[in-house]
Amino acid sequence: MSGSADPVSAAFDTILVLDFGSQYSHLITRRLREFNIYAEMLPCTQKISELGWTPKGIIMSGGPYSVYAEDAPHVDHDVFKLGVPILGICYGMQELAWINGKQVHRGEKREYGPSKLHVLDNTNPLFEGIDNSTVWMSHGDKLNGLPTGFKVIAISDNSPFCGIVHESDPIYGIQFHPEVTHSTMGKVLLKNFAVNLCHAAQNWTMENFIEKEITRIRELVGPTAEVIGAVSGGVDSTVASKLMTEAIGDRFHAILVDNGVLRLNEAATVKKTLVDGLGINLTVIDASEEFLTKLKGVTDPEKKRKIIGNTFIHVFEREAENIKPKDGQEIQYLLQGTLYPDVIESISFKGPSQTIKTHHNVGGLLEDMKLKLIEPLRELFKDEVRHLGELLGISHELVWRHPFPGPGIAIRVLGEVTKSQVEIARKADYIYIEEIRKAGLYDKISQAFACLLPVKSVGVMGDQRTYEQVIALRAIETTDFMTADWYPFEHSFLKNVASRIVNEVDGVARVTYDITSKPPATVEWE
Ligand SMILES: Nc1ncnc2c1ncn2[C@@H]1O[C@H](COP(=O)(O)OP(=O)(O)OP(=O)(O)O)[C@@H](O)[C@H]1O
Ligand SMILES: O=c1[nH]c(=O)c2[nH+]cn([C@@H]3O[C@H](COP(=O)(O)O)[C@@H](O)[C@H]3O)c2[nH]1
Ligand SMILES: NC(=O)CC[C@H](N)C(=O)O
Ligand SMILES: [Mg+2]
Repeated sequence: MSGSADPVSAAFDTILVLDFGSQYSHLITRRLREFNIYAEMLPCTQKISELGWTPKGIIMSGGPYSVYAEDAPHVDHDVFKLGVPILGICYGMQELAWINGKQVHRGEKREYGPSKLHVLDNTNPLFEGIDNSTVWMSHGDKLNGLPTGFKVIAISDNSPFCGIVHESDPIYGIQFHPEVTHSTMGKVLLKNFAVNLCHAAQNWTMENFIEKEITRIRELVGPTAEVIGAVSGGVDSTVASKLMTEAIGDRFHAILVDNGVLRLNEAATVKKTLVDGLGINLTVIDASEEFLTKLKGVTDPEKKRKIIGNTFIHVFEREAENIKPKDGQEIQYLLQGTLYPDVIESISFKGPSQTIKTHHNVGGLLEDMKLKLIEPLRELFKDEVRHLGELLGISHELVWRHPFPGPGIAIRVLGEVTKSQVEIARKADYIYIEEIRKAGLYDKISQAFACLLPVKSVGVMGDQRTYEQVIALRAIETTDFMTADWYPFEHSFLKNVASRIVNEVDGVARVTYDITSKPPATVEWE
């Protein structure tokens, strides 16, 4: 939870998206925010009486279930008591039909793909400016009659009930998916719903968010309490720290743990940027020996991740005890850079997805430390965090930095992690990224890094036989890191990087380029 002061949904007009498990549900939220309308997603099972705030309107998403199936999810009927406009999309519309007469059945054929929308009532504010546009369908069930109290306002070649509205209440249903880009005017429809029908204010901007969030943090923390946070120098923790610093100054204590597997010069560079550049009260803890000692002899990737995660918690807790707040009290709050996609993953009606690898985070600290959490970025998508960072005066370079995993180079040195192995991987990575920047490609690539493989290969340098290790280069393009494709570098670029690495990094005899997509591979090698 982000604390007891007013949540964002109470401070901004909010459209509530109820998720019935569609793979597109979060896109509804995204699209509305692009129009500066704040939207938040909750599972379809959300009890309205437990909401704690009143939405300006409700959108019920699509979903993989059939409303008539025994185990199908259903909405809390209190949504109809709120008196706010409701829009059902695909499953959401079928749910409206099910509640109002149960006229939903399996269609003869599935309808998947583009269709042409024909609006019957052009005066209806939902369809302002979108008649005859292409809409995207994805359903197997259909309405076999009008729900009680509803009328048809739009049709498509295949759907006689493509759009419906209640005779007297602002309750709408559409069979197509306005949230996907294939529905060419879909964004406009969502905006029409939120603005024309719900009268939601279009004031969701990062400028407004900063102001409201700083006020919220100050109220939550009060005039004297102090806050700590683990900061990596990555985008999320830096933006969150800057926001905390704006709100409470030096009562916020940032801790960067040098775990011995950071990138070349990283601890020093981050310190300079955060302390000198951004005025953040940051302490760097050099725990590299402790981490490397614990990693000795360990080759299993999951064991490495667990050791690093646990050691991290240990070091962080120890340091937290060393901080003595000025008011003589204990530290009361812990800052975390949690983003909205993490929240969506955990609240999604389908539940969290299967663990492929244990991603390191500091969530494990909570119970032991009895600290309360502050998560100022909890409602934001990554691009919103980047925009926020720029408004807070964080440099373009830092804001657009490629993500770097918590276990760092330890999962990029395959096999045992030793100081000398980390050194080789570090130098190769540095050269690779330097060349990417020189070629003007850094912002075009989502993430790039070098891995050191635990195999030796024969080479010849200066007429001498060499027998040294292999570096694998990885560069990917992705929007969400869930799926990714490898970046198609020019041959001359790869040739130059390979030549520099073999010439400049002792211990490397060969360089390869990873041309595997995700899936079946993952981004990191371990
Ligand atoms: N070396 C470190 N020292 C202190 N905290 C760390 C360190 N590495 C990771 N963390 C903590 O773990 C969190 C999760 O890391 P994650 O990589 O997801 O986010 P980030 O580093 O802030 O941003 P980005 O996704 O851009 O790398 C960080 O926000 C930070 O709180
Ligand atoms: O903070 C992090 N802690 C981790 O333990 C971790 N493991 C992978 N990653 C990053 O997540 C994205 C997807 O990576 P994978 O395809 O390898 O799972 C990529 O961006 C990876 O760099 C991590 N980030
Ligand atoms: N995309 C959807 O919401 C599909 C709804 C329902 N499962 C159907 O097949 O019709
Ligand atoms: Mg990071």
